Amino acid sequence: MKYASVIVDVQAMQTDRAFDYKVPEEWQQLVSPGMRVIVPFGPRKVQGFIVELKNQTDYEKLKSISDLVDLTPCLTTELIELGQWLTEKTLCFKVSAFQAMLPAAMKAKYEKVIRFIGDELEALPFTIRPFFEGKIEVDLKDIEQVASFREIHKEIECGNLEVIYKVKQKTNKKTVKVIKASETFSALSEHLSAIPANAKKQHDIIHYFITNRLNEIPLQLLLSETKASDTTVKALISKGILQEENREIYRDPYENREFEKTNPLPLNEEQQQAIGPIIHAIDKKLHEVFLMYGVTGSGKTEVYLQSIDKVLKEGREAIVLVPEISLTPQMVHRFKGRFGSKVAVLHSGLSTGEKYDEWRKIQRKEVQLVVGARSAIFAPFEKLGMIIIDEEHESSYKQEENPRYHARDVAIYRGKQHNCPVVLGSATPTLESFARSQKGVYKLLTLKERVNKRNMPSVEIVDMREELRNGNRSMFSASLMDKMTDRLNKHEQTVLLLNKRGYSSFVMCRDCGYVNGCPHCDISLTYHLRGQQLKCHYCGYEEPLPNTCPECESEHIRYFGTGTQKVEEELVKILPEARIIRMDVDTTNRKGAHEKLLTKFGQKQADILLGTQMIAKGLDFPDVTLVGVLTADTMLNLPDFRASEKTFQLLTQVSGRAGRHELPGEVVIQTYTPEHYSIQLSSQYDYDSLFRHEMQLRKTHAYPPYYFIALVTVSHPDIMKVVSVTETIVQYLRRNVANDTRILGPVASPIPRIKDRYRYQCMVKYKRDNDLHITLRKILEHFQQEMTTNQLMISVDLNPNTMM
Ligand SMILES: Nc1ncnc2c1ncn2[C@@H]1O[C@H](COP(=O)(O)OP(=O)(O)OP(=O)(O)O)[C@@H](O)[C@H]1O
Ligand SMILES: [Zn+2]
Ligand SMILES: [Zn+2]
Repeated sequence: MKYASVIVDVQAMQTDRAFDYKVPEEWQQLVSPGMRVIVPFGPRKVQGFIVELKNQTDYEKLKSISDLVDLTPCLTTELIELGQWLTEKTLCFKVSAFQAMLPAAMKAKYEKVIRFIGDELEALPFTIRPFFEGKIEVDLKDIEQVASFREIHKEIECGNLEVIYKVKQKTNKKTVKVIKASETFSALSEHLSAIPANAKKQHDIIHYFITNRLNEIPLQLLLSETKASDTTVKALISKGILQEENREIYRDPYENREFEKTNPLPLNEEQQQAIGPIIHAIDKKLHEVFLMYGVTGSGKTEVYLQSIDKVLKEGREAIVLVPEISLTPQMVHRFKGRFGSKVAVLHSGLSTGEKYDEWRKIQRKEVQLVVGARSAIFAPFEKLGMIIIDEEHESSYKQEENPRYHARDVAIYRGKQHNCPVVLGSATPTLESFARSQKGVYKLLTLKERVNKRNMPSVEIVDMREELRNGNRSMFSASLMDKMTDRLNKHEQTVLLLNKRGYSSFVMCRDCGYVNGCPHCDISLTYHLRGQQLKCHYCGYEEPLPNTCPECESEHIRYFGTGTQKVEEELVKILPEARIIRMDVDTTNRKGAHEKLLTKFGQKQADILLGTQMIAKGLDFPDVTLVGVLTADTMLNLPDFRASEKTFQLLTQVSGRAGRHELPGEVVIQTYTPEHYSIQLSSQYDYDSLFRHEMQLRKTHAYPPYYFIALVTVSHPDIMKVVSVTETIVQYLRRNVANDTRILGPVASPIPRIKDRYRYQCMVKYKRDNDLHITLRKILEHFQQEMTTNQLMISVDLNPNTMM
């Protein structure tokens, strides 16, 4: 293995390929694909990933690798291949694909530390051993002075040492002090006689070690068990009888948390029908994609749990993806409760260090199951037995920056590699997935009824225009008011959803109609009650709320739109006795706040849970019997061909929070467009009709799932430049795509300017176009120069989630 092919960390078209380097003699036995290295690149040194080792190269005069970053590979061979695939599918740079698979801590600045994890210090070679006397961690730099890489590597291979990345920044490793006996128990007994009789506590401690056959014990525990003091222990350490060590412990975000052990529930008829084919696929090691279409509260999670159990018993591993906002403590409990310490949890609520620790548990195969948000799909398991994507319709499974991948596609790719089933679960599947199940590409598993045949809550649609005509100017309809009051009296709970997506709270002058817009983006500023600020959500620009209209100096400047704070204020006025919990970005931005609020609600310390989208999913509280949706239609006005589908999904999901246990539930949906089919059909839980109706529209307008879409967005500070580049792209596309591929545009983007950059776009709709990826790549290559030097930005999103 004389040469290594390396993907370097330089994000540019010209460098988006492997470069060959010589592997210095002393490292030839150490290197393997998936390790990161430092290599000379032009005048600089850069980091890179080894993707291949080989004995021959086509190049002469190669430079050598200058340093090894990893001593164990951070990417498996499967993940290296996955990276190549991602590059093709999303048109990203290879190095971005690899980086997306690693926890943030490994991208940050870190120091390498070597830790002793073996049993006997004597097992270490004499060059290395002295470093670890009285210490368990040593800077790699120090050891490197005396020991060769090969020596260190050998110890890593046989499990005596390991490499740890210590992130510089605040994330230091957490340690505890442990006390170890330096000698055998018989030697300890001999010491006893040598210790003066009046040093009673010293005797007690040694006895404690001998009678409990202890090798080591955390200091705090030893002190509390023997009622001895710190100084007594120190005395024994100074005599060499005991030793003290700092031992790293994982920063376990769920430590000190009791997870009540749960046992599998006997499955009902429908659940048994659903789990059968999944178990079959696990048994037979078949790659199949299942769409588990089960109404809210139908017990999908129990089916996941029992399938996972099967996988783990076979000695294989599983990944469960859950949308970020429904990765609630409740959800985590359900997995930890069933599988305990076999579970790693990955989500954005964890610190960089915590995420890294969880990832390491996966890498070292200390866990067999990961429950996490989107990027957990890259968990470096090597014996995958199943992948589950819960709430598969959630748009957060698509990453909105490079690489613009969809976790569902990655899951299916990995499922194929590992010959294992992929289960997509939802009460409101995406049209794409449901259409695939109709064609037999995915196997459909259906759970039509709630567990124990509980009824779906009844839904009332309230026309808010009618309310206004009847003189009700409040944001609550008469019916919702009545029902909330009724729940208060009965000590039952209410969930209120304020649908914020597509809705902004802006400030407008009533006299001249002036709306405060962002000076850098073509979008109105959003009003923030706290601090009386106007803010731009795209670039962060802020200004104080004006007292008079900047245009006509009128004082009739008013705030429009409804924020959660405003709703809360009004609730306090009309239902003064109600205890309210508000959940939105403002009340949940502190770590753990989300969980605290939900726990409080779960313990019935509040009557009403008021919140944005984040309360729509995954919650399972027995006393919630009323769900109110304040404004159902805000999303319908977005320039998004999925608007109706998304509205249906949201309404169905939030309705599903009511009446999940003994008490029956009710839902009130307030809207200005009561006749809209997605609102009507969601009130009847009629997914099948929505599917038919929406498919017809998609067919007529040539949208997914009938057509694939690619969106090309061009931006630049000069509008003429933007228009001409987009025009060139459109021309080029028209000449090079398949006959039935349609090109729309150029047009200005729905938000025509962000951060002082003008934005134009064109949309490609295609059925089958084998060369389209190549064509798009050529376009990017053509403009590469200008993108590096002339502020031009071109982004290509294959299968975009939003059209903005
Ligand atoms: N076989 C069963 N017997 C008794 N109770 C069950 C059974 N299966 C599930 N449950 C219980 O029914 C409730 C609803 O189940 P679960 O949360 O799994 O549904 P779900 O389909 O995942 O719901 P959602 O999509 O709304 O999140 C839970 O409290 C769960 O413990
Ligand atoms: Zn004005
Ligand atoms: Zn702005």
